[in-house]
Formats: sequence, C-alpha cells, structure tokens
Amino acid sequence: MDYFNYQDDGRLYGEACDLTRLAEQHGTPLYVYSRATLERHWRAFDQAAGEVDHLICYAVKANSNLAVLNVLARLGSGFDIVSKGELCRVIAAGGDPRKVVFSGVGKRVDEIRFALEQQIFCFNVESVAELERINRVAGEMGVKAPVSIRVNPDIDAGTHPYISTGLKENKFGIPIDQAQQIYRQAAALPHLEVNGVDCHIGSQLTELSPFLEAVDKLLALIDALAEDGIHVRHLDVGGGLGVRYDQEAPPEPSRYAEQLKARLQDRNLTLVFEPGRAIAANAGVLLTRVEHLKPGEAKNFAIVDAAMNDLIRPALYSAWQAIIPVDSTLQREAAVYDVVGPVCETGDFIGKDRTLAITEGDLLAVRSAGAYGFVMASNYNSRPRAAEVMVDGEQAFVVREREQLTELWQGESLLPGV
Ligand SMILES: Cc1ncc(COP(=O)(O)O)c(C=O)c1O
Ligand SMILES: N[C@@H](CCCC[NH3+])C(=O)O
Repeated sequence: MDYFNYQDDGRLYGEACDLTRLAEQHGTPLYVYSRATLERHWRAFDQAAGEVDHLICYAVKANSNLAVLNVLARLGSGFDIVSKGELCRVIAAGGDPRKVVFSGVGKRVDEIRFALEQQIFCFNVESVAELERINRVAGEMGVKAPVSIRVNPDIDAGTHPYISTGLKENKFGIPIDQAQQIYRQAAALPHLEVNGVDCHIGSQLTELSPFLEAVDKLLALIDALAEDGIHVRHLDVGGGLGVRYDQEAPPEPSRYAEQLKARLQDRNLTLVFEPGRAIAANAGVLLTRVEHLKPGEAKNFAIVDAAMNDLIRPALYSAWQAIIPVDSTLQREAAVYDVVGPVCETGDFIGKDRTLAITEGDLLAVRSAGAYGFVMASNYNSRPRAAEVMVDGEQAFVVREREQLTELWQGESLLPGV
C-alpha cells in the first residue's frame, strides 16, 4: 500500500499533492517520496515486532536522502550502514548512532575508528581479518568494540543472483560451518564484546521459507555458542523482505515477525531488522516526461527524459517497475513501447513492451522507485542528477535540489601550460 493514487480528476497524486503540478514546478526527471508511506512501512515492522525487544535499523543504502532518514529517525528508527558516509548522513539527519549497525565486507580503519567514537550499537563483522582489525583499533582507543558475526548460512534466497548474498559463493559473511570456531576466536580477543549473531541472505525475497531456514540455523548456532559460554544478546535477521513491483505477493512484516517470535521461544534475544526496500521502494515514484515517440518496424520507442543514470535497476537486473501516465484523462492512441532514456547504451531502458497511451510532452510515473533509485544514480553522459521532493499531506518540500551542470566538473582542472 502506498499513497500514490489517482484522484477524482483522473490525475496521479502523491498524498494530497498533484504530481502534474510538482513536475511543472520542479522539472523532470523528478523523484517524489511520500512521508506517510515511509512512516506506515516503518511502523509495520515496529508493530509486528510488538512486545519483543527489538531494533529496526533501516538500511540507509536503499535511500539515504537526509529527509528520508530524518522522517525515520523521528519515529525512533535505528540504521544499518555500510560506510562512514552513511553514518555521517545518519548523524546529519538527527539519527542516533547508538542505534546503528555497521555492515559491509570492507570496513576501513578510519571508518571503524569513527564508528567507535560514535558509540554505534554493533559491527556486523564479515571476516576473521576484520575481527582482528576491529580488535586492534578498539585496543588503540582503549575501548571494547561491540561485534556480531555475519553468518553466511548457505541458503538460496530465490532472488536475482546479483542481489543474493547468503550462498557459499557470495562474498558476504562467515560460512556457517566455521562460525562456532570463529566466535570462540572472537570471544578470546580482548577488545571485543561479542553480543550478537547476524545474517542477511539477499534482497527482494518474496517467500518466508529462506528467512526461516536461515533463522533456524542461526538459533542452533546461538544455542551451541551458549554451551561454549558465549551468550549473545541479539539476533539480527538482516533485511531483504520483498515488495510488490508487479504481481509479487511478499509476506507482510507481521507474518514474518510472528514466525520469528514463535522460534525465539524463551531465548532472551533482542530482534534486529534491517529493512531497506520494504520501507522505501513503494514510498517513491520517478516522474519523467516523454521527449519523443519513435515508431519502428521491430519496436516502438518512447524516449523519455529519465535514463539508466537516474534509475539503473532495469538496466542492471532487468528489473520490472510499473510505468503509468500521470494524467489518466488524456485521450491518446495506445501502442506498445520500449520506454528508453537518452543515454547512449542499448541497455538504457526503463521498461520494455509497455502498452501506453501517450504523446510527446506527456508525464509518466515510474512506480516503486523510492529504494535503490536516486542512491544508485550517476552522472553518466554528463547528466545532472534529478531533484528529490518529499510530499507530506498537501505540502511538498524539495529535499534535494536538481544538480547543476557546473557541479559536474567541480574539482576537475585543466593541465597547466599550452
Ligand atoms: C547487510 C544488509 N542489510 C540490509 C539490506 C537491505 O536489504 P533490503 O533493501 O532488501 O531490505 C542489505 C541490502 O540488501 C544489506 O546488504
Ligand atoms: N540495488 C539492489 C538491491 C541491492 C541490495 C543491497 N544489498 C536493487 O535495486 O534491487
């Protein structure tokens, strides 16, 4: 459920804001986010966890706009980060670093030091080398680093191979069959406080079974660790809950949490969730205008002003996102189009074989663009990045200005002489 709907005048609105007007005011391509949707999705996790001690750490990578982070911080959200940059964003947005988990396979020494200074909740450690590095840095600082080990349970998440992370062949985490041994090593390091077990098996999962299979393996590990005298306090189940892009019917957070709670029984564990997409994807749309229609023998093309540099998911994963007219009252002839951008790549498409009734100048909305949209944007073909707007009821706020051309070569310089 989101807050992007057609109203009685046949036009698409974001909450109570007319998207046609927003596009006229701010230009296209334009990302529009809905505050109410973000809040609703975050609360769905919070309420699902209910009485169990829990922490919802929104995965900043999904959408790191400061206003998005701030909306969630105001609800009391924690954050899952993968870089110093993301931690600085959380702080700039008013988030609490003590509710931050730090994931990622390649944390640098300066990033570890900064995170320790900020007293984050936990490092999700992905290798023995990283355990030793964190131990060393914490020792130099005279503190104890809170750590959890990201366990790779070797489970097929049944998702796109590029966003699957819980298989042996993936670079993430420590293989489950070595986990107990590595936990013993970690517990023996003097500057670490081992307080959790973590996993994240992939993104856009539409079934519960892989999550539950992973959790069963993790709980067995937690029990085995207890026998070794290692008592962890939290279980971080990662993110990965899928969303509806098309016909998918992903499980609701409530059903997921119910199953988790049934498995926790009387173990006194804090549950940590790291949802990204489930909170942000359907809280955003990308508005784009049709530049040209180009009929062809094999294909008709609708060339729009958004491209793979603005939204790379279709090009990168052949991801499908709905593309709909912003004004449904316009009388146009329908045809089947590949909706493509102006970038000079054959892979530059937003959608293929879409039936649309459009003409030059019409506005389209790409749905489900709130996660892994703007954050993955680039300046390829020297295209400035889009502006971002957040709607809140009848009000709309520019939460990131459109990038200016001169910003594209900021910091570049000519060779001296000649
Ligand atoms: C460690 C970690 N946590 C959380 C997430 C968020 O995943 P999703 O957006 O699928 O919820 C990711 C990205 O897949 C991740 O790598
Ligand atoms: N960027 C991916 C998700 C990656 C998840 C990051 N761990 C997507 O758009 O689907």
